[in-house]
Amino acid sequence: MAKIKAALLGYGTVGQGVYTALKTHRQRLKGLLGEEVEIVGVLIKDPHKRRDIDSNIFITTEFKDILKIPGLQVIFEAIVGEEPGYTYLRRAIEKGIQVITANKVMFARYGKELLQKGKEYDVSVRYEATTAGGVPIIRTLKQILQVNKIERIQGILNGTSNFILTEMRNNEISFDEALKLAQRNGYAEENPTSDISGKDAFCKTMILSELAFGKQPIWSEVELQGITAITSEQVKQASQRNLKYKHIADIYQENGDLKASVKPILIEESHPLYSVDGVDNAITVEASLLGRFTLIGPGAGKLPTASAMVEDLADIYTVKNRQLQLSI
Ligand SMILES: NC(=O)C1=CN([C@@H]2O[C@H](COP(=O)(O)OP(=O)(O)OC[C@H]3O[C@@H](n4cnc5c(N)ncnc54)[C@H](OP(=O)(O)O)[C@@H]3O)[C@@H](O)[C@H]2O)C=CC1
Ligand SMILES: N[C@@H](CC=O)C(=O)O
Repeated sequence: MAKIKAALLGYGTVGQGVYTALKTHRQRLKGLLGEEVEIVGVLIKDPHKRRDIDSNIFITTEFKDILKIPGLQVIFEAIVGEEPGYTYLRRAIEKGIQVITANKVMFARYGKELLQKGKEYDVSVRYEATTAGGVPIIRTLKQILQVNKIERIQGILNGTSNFILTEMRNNEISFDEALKLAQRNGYAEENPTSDISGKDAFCKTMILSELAFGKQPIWSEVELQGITAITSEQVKQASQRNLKYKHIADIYQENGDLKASVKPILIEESHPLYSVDGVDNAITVEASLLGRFTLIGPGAGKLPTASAMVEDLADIYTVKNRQLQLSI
């Protein structure tokens, strides 16, 4: 029986999540797609780390060897930073390989180019996992965008920051302790500075902006602040007044210009994001016909992120299968 051959770029929290999800949901995927999905190669950086990967799977530190795998159809990218992720995915698209990425740092900068390249080569480029972990905000916006005009997006887009602020408030632990817990749970980035400085949420904000408004604000003009200046004492005092610190991204149009900020805000109980705690992310969208709605769910972690990537895979192949049936 034919199989969909896939490779993983990266075998950290997310890569392992995709590997696990494809194994545990093998039968469901086979039923849905009519073919089994088989991981045939894994790209990593450190060849000396011990890995729990089936012995028949090809493991390499060389991307060119991944591209040489005969019949490779899909790449799941879960490595870190703008490069080499961008170059790898560009080359994959040029070879006609479908790409699914979780790498928001790379996609905020190069998403537009990759989507364009995907069109040129008739290849799908999917990026649900780049923004808000498992929360299906990208596909939701794509659907709504067909007729509605998006007017504003506000969201909690970093699971690590929300987890830290929640732990500091509910369990009265220190910032550093809460960060360690977030790292242990696989929520934080390899370098957690990008989580707590707001850079991670900034990248996700730019990805949403490109999708919802067709453009990004000038990066240097976005007000950007992380959560590092918030002390335990401030969290405690806010809590006594029934207020909460939340790290919130905001994008909206003003007089034809796109405005955005990514910063901590003190909010009261009536705010739609007040009850979003722990690693959860939430995105409130204001749309011209629909009005306001909010999506909430796990914003980081192994399986929620893998869920987004595997759903992207299912989407690519169910659409392909439908096109095939129509052409017969
Ligand atoms: N963790 C999460 O909850 C989420 C993460 N993401 C994004 O997914 C991506 C992966 O995150 P995560 O799994 O947490 O990160 P990890 O640090 O846990 O894993 C990164 C993996 O990428 C590999 N890697 C890094 N650089 C290279 C390179 N240049 N060449 C080959 N392999 C490389 C590492 O190899 P080695 O094992 O050899 O070190 C490792 O296997 C990131 O872009 C992140 O922003 C998106 C949504 C959620
Ligand atoms: N480090 C990120 C992971 C998901 O994108 C976060 O904490 O939100």
